[in-house]
Amino acid sequence: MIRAYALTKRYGDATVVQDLDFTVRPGTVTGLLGPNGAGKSTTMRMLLGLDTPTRGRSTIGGRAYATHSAPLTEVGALLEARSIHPGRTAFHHLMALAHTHGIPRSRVEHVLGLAGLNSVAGKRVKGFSLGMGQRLGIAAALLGDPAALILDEPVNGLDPEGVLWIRNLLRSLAAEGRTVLVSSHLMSEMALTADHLVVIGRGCLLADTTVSAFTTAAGGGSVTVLTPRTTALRDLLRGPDIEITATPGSDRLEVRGTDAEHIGRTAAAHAIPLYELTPHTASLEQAFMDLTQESVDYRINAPEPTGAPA
Ligand SMILES: Nc1ncnc2c1ncn2[C@@H]1O[C@H](COP(=O)(O)OP(=O)(O)OP(=O)(O)O)[C@@H](O)[C@H]1O
Repeated sequence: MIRAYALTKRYGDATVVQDLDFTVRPGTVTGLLGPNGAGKSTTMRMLLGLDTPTRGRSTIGGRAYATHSAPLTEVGALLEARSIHPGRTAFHHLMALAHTHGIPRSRVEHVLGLAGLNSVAGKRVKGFSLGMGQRLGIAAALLGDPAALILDEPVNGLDPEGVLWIRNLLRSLAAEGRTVLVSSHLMSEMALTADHLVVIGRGCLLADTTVSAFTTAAGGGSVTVLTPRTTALRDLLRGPDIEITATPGSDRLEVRGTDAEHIGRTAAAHAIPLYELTPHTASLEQAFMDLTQESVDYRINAPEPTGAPA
């Protein structure tokens, strides 16, 4: 279990992580999701004792990271900025790490296999592609057979096969009962990998929810209805959670809070003709963008139309 209690980080006047409270449970993949600059890496660095929180605290397995005597066996980490000796081979890099914790050579060989690096184990790391470097970082994270994993943007640089590999790996690690926290700025990827989501924007907690609850909420789009009897249908559909917008002078209704099936059945039961019944579901990516819109640090602005005043 990983827990954050009012975790806060300030750099000068800027608060980059603010009062984050969340729990990452064993047996699940939890996605730490947010746009670029939201504070995901800073949060992970604080969980791993690499940045000192300005306020608040965090625990892994019930204790602060710094108090673990053999951290590699408690928590495996993959951070964005890695320092790997470029002249070392993948095998020697992992062996050097293994020596610090008394981990046997057989485990090094095992994680090289898990990461799909057997054929390049003897190659110097400086010749590695970004994707191979990511795989090596993941092999290092798994080296101590840890109960918890913290991975910062692990799919960065991976090809489609690599993305699928990491997705299956994370799910199988969680199925073994491990605690898995993985960051991403891609909602679509997290929707396929994670069970639970902790969404942050500008360092603040925006959502702490299951992926299925997020998906259901995202699916709560509107339904367009065209009928010559708008008033009658509107009266029949009226309800406490139902919002209906009519366009004056037209046959169009926009209905929120119920689905097309209910609208169609209600209309049929009262012999109300429908010309159109179109559900609009928000995509997960759109729901994520809507949630984080206010908190995007680096927005790409559309170019000014030509002739606009300077
Ligand atoms: N050492 C530092 N000094 C000052 N500001 C920092 C430092 N580290 C991070 N920041 C700022 O903190 C904010 C959060 O950065 P962080 O890297 O945690 O975000 P992120 O969500 O991981 O972003 P990305 O998806 O781009 O990796 C950013 O505005 C960043 O510029």
